[in-house]
Amino acid sequence: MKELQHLNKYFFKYKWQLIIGILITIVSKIFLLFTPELIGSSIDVVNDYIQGVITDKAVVKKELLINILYIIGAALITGILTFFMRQTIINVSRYIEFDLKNEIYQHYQKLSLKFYKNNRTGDLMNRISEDVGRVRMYVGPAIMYSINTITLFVISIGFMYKQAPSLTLYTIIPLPILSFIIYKLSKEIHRRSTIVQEYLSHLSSSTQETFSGISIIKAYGLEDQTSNNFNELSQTSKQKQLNLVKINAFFFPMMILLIGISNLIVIYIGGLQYINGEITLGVITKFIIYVNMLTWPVATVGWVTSIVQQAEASQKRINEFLNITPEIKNTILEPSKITGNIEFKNVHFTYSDTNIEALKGISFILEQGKSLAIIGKTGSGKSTILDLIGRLYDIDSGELLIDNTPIDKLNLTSLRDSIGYVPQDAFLFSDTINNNIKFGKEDATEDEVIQAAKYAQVHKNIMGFSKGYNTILGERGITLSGGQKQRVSIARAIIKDPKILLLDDSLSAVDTETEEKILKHLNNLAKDKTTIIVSHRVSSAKNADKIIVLDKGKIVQSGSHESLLNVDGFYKHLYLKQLSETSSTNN
Ligand SMILES: Nc1ncnc2c1ncn2[C@@H]1O[C@H](COP(=O)(O)OP(=O)(O)OP(=O)(O)O)[C@@H](O)[C@H]1O
Repeated sequence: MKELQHLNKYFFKYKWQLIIGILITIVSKIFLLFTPELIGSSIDVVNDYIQGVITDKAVVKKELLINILYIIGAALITGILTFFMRQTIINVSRYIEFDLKNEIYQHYQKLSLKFYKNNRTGDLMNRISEDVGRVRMYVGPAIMYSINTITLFVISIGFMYKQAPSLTLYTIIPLPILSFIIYKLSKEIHRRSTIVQEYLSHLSSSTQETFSGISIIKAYGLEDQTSNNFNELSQTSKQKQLNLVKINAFFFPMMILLIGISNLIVIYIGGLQYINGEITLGVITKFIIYVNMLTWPVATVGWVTSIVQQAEASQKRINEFLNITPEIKNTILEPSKITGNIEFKNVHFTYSDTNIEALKGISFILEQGKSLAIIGKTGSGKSTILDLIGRLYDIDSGELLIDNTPIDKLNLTSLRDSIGYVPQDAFLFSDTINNNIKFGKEDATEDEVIQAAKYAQVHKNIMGFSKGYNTILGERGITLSGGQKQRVSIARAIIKDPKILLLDDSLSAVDTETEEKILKHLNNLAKDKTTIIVSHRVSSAKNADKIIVLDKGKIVQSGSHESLLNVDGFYKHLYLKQLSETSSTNN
């Protein structure tokens, strides 16, 4: 139960609804127990008339009528109270489920990229949906049924014991056995259903992967192989499902068997006691109703135990993630004003999961409003520099200063608000183009969206779609070309009007002519912005105020386009190579 203590704060938050729910449950069970008493006394009245103890038929009729009215009244009140019992306790379980999901979601958002690299998306989804669902069963049904059982058990055993002590003891003998068997069955059901869940989750993540990569599968003609894999996995999954169904099938027969045994005991022992004149016929009737009434609550003891165990295991998995402290912490609460001076002083950075030292002593100064181009071979550390500026990772050593302040001494939200970042793989949401651009500035007007799209040279393409800016992208909509995606992504960054603009190889999929136009607009727009352009192309870099060339995490060249062309090095070779490629394509 240690893990489930995490939920105590929520129980406290909803204490009043819970207390009212518990009281309603107790009262509703008291009313429920009127019925066997009234039926028992009705039988006794009829028996007394048969035995000649009562001679007036009218008295019997009146007694029966009153009892029937009471039974109807008690049933109505029980029904109404049961409704309110569910409306309070089950509602609280839904509120807590909602709060817990939000807590996990908020926490996920604070966690670093490393966390997302180390954990599969399917696992994150499972913990926020399946596991929270199991925890809810503890918060709602488990608590409700426990109160139900305790109240019913205490009151009815009290009633029964008062009327026939020895018969009560005989009658309840099978109940703990029933409870124990149900517990064992529930545990086994849980074990098997966990296996089934694992297979289902395998099946869905592998299917999702297959369909996400369907173009590769088709291109390599791997359809048969993937269907075989799917078939194998779903066969095993089916077998596990059948195992679960088998054990489930034991549940009700087991209950019926044990209720039957209790009923037989009541009839046999009760019958003997009746013959001996120890009890009345009405008592036997009441006992049979009590036994049937108690069976389900007693069975739920086993069921609830297993639910609590499952909830404990699920909450443990949830706590594992909730206890991870975000690596990137925002220690400065008041907003920071950011103008955009960037300085790297001998910065070193190693990715802890791969141990790759991506940056080895990087130093440069980029004044506010200036532009920097970073050129270098693949894997040389270009994107890492941008990630460090956005504080997606913290540096290992050296200093990273923004406006002469160490980056971790700035308010994280202010920092990220002041950055417009266009990633290498432009990611667009399954939403309209308009909303995808507005993602950079939620309250942007239609004109601002169009202007940003014009600057990013994508307006004409968008107007070519029949629904224009309302065209839906992604799975439900159209797929944009690589270059179009990059340009929508650039428009998203432009609309934000950031102090710092980071473009990570974001023009790689557009032709050089469009690239030229975009860069011209960016140049005009970026007058007061600090801009960093990462690129493999000299054409993207040549107009920058400063260019640095990276190789294996180190700056190997730096200067302006002209100065770098005067030196025999990577930049000049790349320039000449790309120049000859352009002239050969033009010829
Ligand atoms: N998230 C990550 N976790 C672990 N290692 C990483 C991660 N991202 C990059 N690396 C490694 O760090 C090194 C630098 O990568 P980086 O992405 O900065 O290079 P790049 O110059 O931007 O490459 P490209 O031009 O191919 O985008 C590479 O060796 C890469 O494998």
